[in-house]
Amino acid sequence: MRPSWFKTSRSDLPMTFLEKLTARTAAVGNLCIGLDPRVENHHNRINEVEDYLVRLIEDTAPHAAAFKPNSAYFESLGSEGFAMLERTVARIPSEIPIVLDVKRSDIGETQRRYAIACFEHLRADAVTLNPFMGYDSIEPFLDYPGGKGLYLLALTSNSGSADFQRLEVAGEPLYQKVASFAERARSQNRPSSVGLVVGLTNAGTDVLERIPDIPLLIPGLGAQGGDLASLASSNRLAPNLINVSRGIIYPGEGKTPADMAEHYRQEIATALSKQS
Ligand SMILES: O=C(O)c1cc(=O)[nH]c(=O)n1[C@@H]1O[C@H](COP(=O)(O)O)[C@@H](O)[C@H]1O
Repeated sequence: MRPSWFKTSRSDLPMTFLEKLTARTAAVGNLCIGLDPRVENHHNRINEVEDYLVRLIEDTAPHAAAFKPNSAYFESLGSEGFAMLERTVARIPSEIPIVLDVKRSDIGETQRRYAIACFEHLRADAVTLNPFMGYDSIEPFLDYPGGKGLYLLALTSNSGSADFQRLEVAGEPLYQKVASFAERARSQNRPSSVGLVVGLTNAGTDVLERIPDIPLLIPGLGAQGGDLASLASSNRLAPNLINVSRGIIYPGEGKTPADMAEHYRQEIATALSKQS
């Protein structure tokens, strides 16, 4: 029997995000490769950035459960950067889900436009959203046809996550209220599936045990110093993604992105195999 987070879809329809992700994590593990190119590392030349990304996608794809381009690194380059993002996502093999990191938030009417940008122009299978404006603000993404994935910021990896996200609100931490959005959407059988962003730097047992079995996007491994041991103590059934950006795309001396992707993929597999 399919687990409860798994959306059913008709066999004549293309795969939903969760179906794609489930197939991919079963095949290669749980590593998400973040595409956050720094133009200054490429002689400030956009064409060099693009060539680098195309090669990187080819070389690291065998290790990638998903790719996560962060739009800031493309948008900051202006219209050429946006065009490069469109071309870059088109190079990602269709069996590997694209998680577009845009952290959008706005009134519903405006979010409908953001959703079109993400899902039509940028071919995203899933996006990151900021839930601060409430449930109605995520509804245009929830109702987008095609079985998309939405990752809501719940407990982020930065130190400022304590400012709001851990505050007790009506008897529970605010991040748990975000988790309740995921459960609400599931119970309403909305077209999109909802997951949560939980930074690895914050992913202790105390947190994971409070969050029901919802797919997680977990950034913070590598440059931010998150510790995979924190995942070992909880047994999670949903397909989780653990993201590494800088640690793979800009590896240290003598290493290639493919070496680092293989390294992190193994490290994640070892850590997850210790889950209780
Ligand atoms: O939503 C995210 O992906 C995200 C959430 C969060 O809490 N922390 C976080 O670092 N991220 C993103 O994950 C990536 C982390 O990059 P590295 O620190 O280079 O691995 C960046 O694209 C961040 O914007």
